[in-house]
Amino acid sequence: MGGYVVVAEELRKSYNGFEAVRGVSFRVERGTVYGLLGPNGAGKTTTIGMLITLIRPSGGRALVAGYDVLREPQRVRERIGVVFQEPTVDRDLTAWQNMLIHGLIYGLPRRAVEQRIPELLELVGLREHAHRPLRSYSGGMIRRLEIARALLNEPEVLFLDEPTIGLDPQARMKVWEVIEGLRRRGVTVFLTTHYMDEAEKLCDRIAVIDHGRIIAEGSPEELKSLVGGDTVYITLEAAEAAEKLAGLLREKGLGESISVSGPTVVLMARDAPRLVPQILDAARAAGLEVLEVRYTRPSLNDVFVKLTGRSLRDEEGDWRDFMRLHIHTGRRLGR
Ligand SMILES: Nc1ncnc2c1ncn2[C@@H]1O[C@H](COP(=O)(O)OP(=O)(O)OP(=O)(O)O)[C@@H](O)[C@H]1O
Repeated sequence: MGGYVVVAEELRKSYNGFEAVRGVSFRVERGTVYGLLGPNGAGKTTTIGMLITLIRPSGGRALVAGYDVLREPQRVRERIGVVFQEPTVDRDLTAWQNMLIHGLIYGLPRRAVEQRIPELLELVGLREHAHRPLRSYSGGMIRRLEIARALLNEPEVLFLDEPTIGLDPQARMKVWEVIEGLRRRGVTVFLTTHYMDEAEKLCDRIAVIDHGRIIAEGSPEELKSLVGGDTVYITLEAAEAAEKLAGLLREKGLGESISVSGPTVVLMARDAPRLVPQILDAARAAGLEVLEVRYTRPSLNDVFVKLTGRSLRDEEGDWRDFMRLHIHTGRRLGR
């Protein structure tokens, strides 16, 4: 399987006739961060559940760390780390104790676990809180502890199901920093998310999933180029100069849908960073002074809208996350 740590081929899952996952295929290269991006209910948790051997696929196959999830689940489990959506820590114990117990349950030698704990807590920025009971931890600290804990067995791939769900913006950023640190160290990460900014910031490649199907796959840049490109705004001294530049660009075939709005030329570009210098050269050669150049790149939400006609941003979903998380963890609302 070469450099691929996860290979899914036509994976399927039906729950009593309802097809939650309808034949998804993807490959995750070693040392990369791979994201499954989609709205609530798209089938992300079910897909990750099949990869980590907790959900039995109804069809297709998956290899994780070189082992078939159906035929050799134990070997898969030994080679992966997992962080679930809902915390699975013991809040009466300290971070250190939670790590130690997890390592021992995993069958790792006590000495090796004790050696690794400080380094892993350092990695997630919790070393100085090692001996505090988790009761005093924030949600973000617990999530980071769970990431450290999932790394104890030096997994070939770390699975994170919605790693920042329910966290406040600052706590999310800290989790992002941890994931970026893992990527720099060459740890392979597979994550699910319904946050576009998260997928865009963290992932080398993204599979966009909707209604149990992958509707697009690629690097964030490749996905955004599906939308048709960037919008470039070039502002000159006056409308007359803008008209002149627009004519010139049309002649030279630089950009598409070229129009003029006051002193500004507006055009579409497949790849603005490459086109802009050519536009500036053309303007300079014609003796036109450019005062300002701006461009906007499409977002992953634009990609989702283009592919499905719906927006990925859905406030109701966020409210549902909040409710679900608090109900699951037994925490009181408002805390
Ligand atoms: N055990 C189950 N029995 C029946 N239906 C299920 C079960 N688990 C999930 N589903 C349904 O399968 C679909 C996909 O669920 P899944 O949890 O995989 O989605 P998701 O993309 O992870 O969304 P979320 O982040 O909200 O969990 C949903 O429609 C869900 O209601």
